Amino acid sequence: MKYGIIGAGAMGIRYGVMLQENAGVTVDFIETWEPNVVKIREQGGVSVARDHENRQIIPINVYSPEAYSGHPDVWIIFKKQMQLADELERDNKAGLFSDDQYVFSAMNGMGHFEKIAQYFPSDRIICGTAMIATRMDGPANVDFMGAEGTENMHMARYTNAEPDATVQAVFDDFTTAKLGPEFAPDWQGMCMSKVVFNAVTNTLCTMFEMQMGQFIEYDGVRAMSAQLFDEVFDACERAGIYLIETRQEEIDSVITVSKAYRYHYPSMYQDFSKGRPTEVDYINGYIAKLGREHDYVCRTHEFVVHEVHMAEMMRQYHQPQTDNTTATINA
Ligand SMILES: NC(=O)C1=CN([C@@H]2O[C@H](COP(=O)(O)OP(=O)(O)OC[C@H]3O[C@@H](n4cnc5c(N)ncnc54)[C@H](OP(=O)(O)O)[C@@H]3O)[C@@H](O)[C@H]2O)C=CC1
Ligand SMILES: CC(C)(CO)C(=O)C(=O)O
Repeated sequence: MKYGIIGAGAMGIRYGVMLQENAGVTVDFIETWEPNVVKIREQGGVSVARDHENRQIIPINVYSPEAYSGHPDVWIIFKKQMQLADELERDNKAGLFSDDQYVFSAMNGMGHFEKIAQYFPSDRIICGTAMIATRMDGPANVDFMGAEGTENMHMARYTNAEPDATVQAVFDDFTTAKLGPEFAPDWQGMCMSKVVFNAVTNTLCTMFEMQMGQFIEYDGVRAMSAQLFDEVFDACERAGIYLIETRQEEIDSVITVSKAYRYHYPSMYQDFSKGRPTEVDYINGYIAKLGREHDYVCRTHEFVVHEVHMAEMMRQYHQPQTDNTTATINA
């Protein structure tokens, strides 16, 4: 199988490099972030470390949408939610998509599969979630968080049908690539199980500018997580969505995953710290909307969305730190 990765950011590189290096399959990358493409060409590939160690350059093939003439069997999409609509439109205009191709994505949040379904038939869409942490510290510079073998991800078809031959082949390639795939029976329950996790870790770590290991040092983490999870489970029950994990399993996973990825700044913080918009509207914002649509107000999630947007707004008043004192604030 041949793969085309759309978005050579943290997770695009993670999937592409592990497929290329561990499964030995052909991988091409489509990237629109110019400094990233320039750096990949300049240094002869992407610079990859694991938990800050063994940094090395891995050669990869990277193209702009308009320069690409290949034909992968499967597209893998890893953009941020707010970039996706424009990216798909541009790729489609460049003639990248055709009816025989499958598409996989394990982006965080909700709303992306509806957008992808505008370009691909439903039975060729593979939904995914990835409990896999990757930092992008600069153009063409990534750090795979967690020891080798801790990678875990889920996949389900957008139709919830059993895997066909291609879906099974993708699963097999992901297994050989050491991405740790498991099948789930229902894509919505699978995705919401990840959305609730991100609605706790990504949002709280972002507002308090913490790594996941620092987050779980706080005694109140279980209580805060339980409050946020309870609202989601109650809203999902009213919406007829059944998560693949229980409330207790979700709380426990906040601790175990944060321990495994202790140096990780969740992807939301990576955007926040670079002055880019965050995905909060597609994570806690999606939960809040789901609750409203089913006569159940998720009060804490409604509040948390405002808090993250307020923190985003405040970035304009904060100067980057230049010495050991706290950040200065504009008058
Ligand atoms: N990182 C992680 O550990 C995980 C992330 N995810 C999810 O996967 C999806 C993709 O996330 P991730 O791979 O982290 O995304 P990245 O932000 O690393 O990369 C996505 C795209 O953002 C652009 N970009 C990245 N950094 C910059 C920058 N500094 N300046 C300008 N543009 C930049 C590039 O596209 P462009 O040129 O079009 O802007 C790039 O292709 C998201 O939905 C995320 O929530 C899921 C699990 C874990
Ligand atoms: C790695 C993980 C699970 C951390 O919350 C993630 O999804 C992210 O960083 O966005």
